[in-house]
Amino acid sequence: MTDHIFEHLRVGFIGAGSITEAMIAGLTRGRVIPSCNISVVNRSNCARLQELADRYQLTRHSHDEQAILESDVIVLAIKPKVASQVLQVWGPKFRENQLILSVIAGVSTNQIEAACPQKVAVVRTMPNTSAAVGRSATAICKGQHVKEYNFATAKTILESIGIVLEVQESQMDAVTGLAGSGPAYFYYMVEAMQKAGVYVGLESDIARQFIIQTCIGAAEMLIHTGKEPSRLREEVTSEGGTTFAGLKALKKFYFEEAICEAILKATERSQELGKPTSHLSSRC
Ligand SMILES: NC(=O)C1=CN([C@@H]2O[C@H](COP(=O)(O)OP(=O)(O)OC[C@H]3O[C@@H](n4cnc5c(N)ncnc54)[C@H](O)[C@@H]3O)[C@@H](O)[C@H]2O)C=CC1
Ligand SMILES: O=C(O)[C@@H]1CCC=N1
Repeated sequence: MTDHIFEHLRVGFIGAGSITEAMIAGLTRGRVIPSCNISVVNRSNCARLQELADRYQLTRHSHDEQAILESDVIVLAIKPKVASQVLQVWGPKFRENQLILSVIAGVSTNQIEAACPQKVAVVRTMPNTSAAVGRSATAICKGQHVKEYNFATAKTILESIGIVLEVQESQMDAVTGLAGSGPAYFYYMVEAMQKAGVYVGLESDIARQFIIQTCIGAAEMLIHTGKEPSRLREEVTSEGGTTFAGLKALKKFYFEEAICEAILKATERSQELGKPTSHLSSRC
């Protein structure tokens, strides 16, 4: 068995939700960080911490604040609405030699730095839940105190759960709307296709298998042929044929506009979440 990429690096997660689990699954599966060097805390749910500890063989004292503070990398994985409150508590305890990796939607590196009296290295990132299977599309950008080696560490950690692209911090909300939320759009599409498959006469599980393989095939075609999606679409579409009829229906129901609006609204919501006043909003 090969060694881990980071045999001694300790990683602490603040927040024990969906994205934390996806990242831990990816990190442990990819043999990046030994399970025994990962710790997690959340607000109050001990059962959830135990569940993660059991599932990923985490042996550090998960409920222990000290385990987080001793970590080399601290991942901020809480909801934007509690970010300022959590940072008020933890920010003063972070040390200059720690790397703070934030996955919080909308919250800027400046906002995080402002809550930390020490000049901590803050890397802001936006992964997605496909991290669990090593397929995240992750954006990354750096705060003002990030040194080259901090950034390299952050990138190596994140590359183990998918691809990593550096963007301007001003583009982070756009990536959040597009790729952070992106898996949900595809799942929604699959849900709709599965219902439609049943409607046209297939068993649900058979429809599901066809849909999943169709998704994988289409993604692989995009990767391996290098062709534009429009060209690949045209290759499926015979004039007057079945695809032509299907696409005509999608156009009639404003498919392109719906997708565009979804990404725009998600991007705007990410921008909103970064504003302190939004945390009073009941929609958070
Ligand atoms: N779920 C996703 O697909 C993605 C989420 N994100 C971001 O990651 C962050 C977390 O999202 P999820 O994991 O989906 O949320 P979640 O709701 O599943 O988990 C949030 C966790 O934070 C914990 N928490 C709340 N207050 C706390 C406190 N005071 N101290 C410690 N822990 C506390 C909760 O107990 C819970 O375990 C959000 O900012 C979100 O924008 C980023 C990329 C993708
Ligand atoms: O829905 C959310 O707010 C988070 C950010 C990206 C994906 N999920």
